[in-house]
Amino acid sequence: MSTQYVDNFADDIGPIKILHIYKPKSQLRGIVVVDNLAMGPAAIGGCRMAPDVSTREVFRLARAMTLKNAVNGLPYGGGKSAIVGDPKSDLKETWMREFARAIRDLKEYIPGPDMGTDEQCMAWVHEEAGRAVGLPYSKGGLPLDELGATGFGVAVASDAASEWMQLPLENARVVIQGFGNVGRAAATCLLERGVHVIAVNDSDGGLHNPDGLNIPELFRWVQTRNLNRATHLGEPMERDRVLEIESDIFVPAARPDVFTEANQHLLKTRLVLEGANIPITHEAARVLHDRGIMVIPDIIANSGGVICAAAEYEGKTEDQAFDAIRKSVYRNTTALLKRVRERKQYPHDAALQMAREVLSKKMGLYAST
Ligand SMILES: NC(=O)c1ccc[n+]([C@@H]2O[C@H](COP(=O)([O-])OP(=O)(O)OC[C@H]3O[C@@H](n4cnc5c(N)ncnc54)[C@H](O)[C@@H]3O)[C@@H](O)[C@H]2O)c1
Repeated sequence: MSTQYVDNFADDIGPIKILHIYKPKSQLRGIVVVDNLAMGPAAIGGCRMAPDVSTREVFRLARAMTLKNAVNGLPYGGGKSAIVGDPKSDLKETWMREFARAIRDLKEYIPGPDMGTDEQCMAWVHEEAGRAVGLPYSKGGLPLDELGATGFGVAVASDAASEWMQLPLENARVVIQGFGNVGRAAATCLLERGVHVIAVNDSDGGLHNPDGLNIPELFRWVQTRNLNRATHLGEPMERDRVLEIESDIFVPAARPDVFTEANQHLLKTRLVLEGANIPITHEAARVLHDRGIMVIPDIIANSGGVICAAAEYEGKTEDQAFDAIRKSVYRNTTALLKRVRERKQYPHDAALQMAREVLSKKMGLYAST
């Protein structure tokens, strides 16, 4: 019997389980990776819906969850899942429900929302599988996307980084890739700190206004219309041109591997807050650091979502969840920046080491980078 997939990824952390699901009638294709369960008996991680998602991507995202849960001291392992399909498909509910039924007995994995899925999707999953986080209020949940938990955490990371780097947030120019749950909430929370969000994009195109976009108005606009048709708010542009606009803070809040070694030279900013998971390859992040760009890695900057999900699972209140996000993201961002400065480490190496120190103790291994 071949263990090809596990062998492709196996190391001293995981993954401990990879599941592929296929339903011929609806053409559901699902992937679940449970990476590591040292922190707790079940893994919390989002369920992504995207047409091009791969097992490798899900494994990398599951690993990010292992490290994120560890660095935040959450008593949950790391896992992730995906449904291969267009989130705008009419089959979305069918796929979510079938996927949920297929993982009903995989009790060591607790799904949450991710790119292409939302609170409604989690309500369907909960009805079928009996568990999910990021549920709507009506199901007794703390709807982490509606509450903007991840974007809130991204802004908290900016507070810590701004103090450490002496980068004032007042009037700082911010560019955001992705205007979904994370991008919108990050924009809203950063606006409260006095920044100008000068450019955003989504999968269809981008919008630029050097004086700052009217984000609440843009938010209303995208409820019914395309972002880059809002010509009264800014100048429309090709989607990826947004990545080249000079800024003080860049927030990737969409896809993996947006910047690699091949295109990192396009990024002209001072601070990157990784709202998305794995948006910059480690190699590219090192080059960016050498170019003087500080990157706050995903496992620290975007942990607001999973901290909120964990709080929901434990029956805590919204205030308790946001208090936990504020404390954890601020503490970790500051600790990371201290390591980067004092130990001359690259930020991703420092974040990995911080997570591994926690994980290694739980696994009975020695910490290593
Ligand atoms: N939702 C959370 O709480 C949470 C928590 C941690 C990390 N994340 C990560 O943040 C990222 C975004 O998640 P989300 O929940 O906001 O998803 P979402 O589906 O709500 O929004 C994604 C946004 O990205 C846009 N997009 C897709 N492809 C794009 C491209 N090539 N260029 C520009 N924009 C593109 C979409 O149009 C949409 O606006 C993902 O990497 C996800 O894993 C999400």
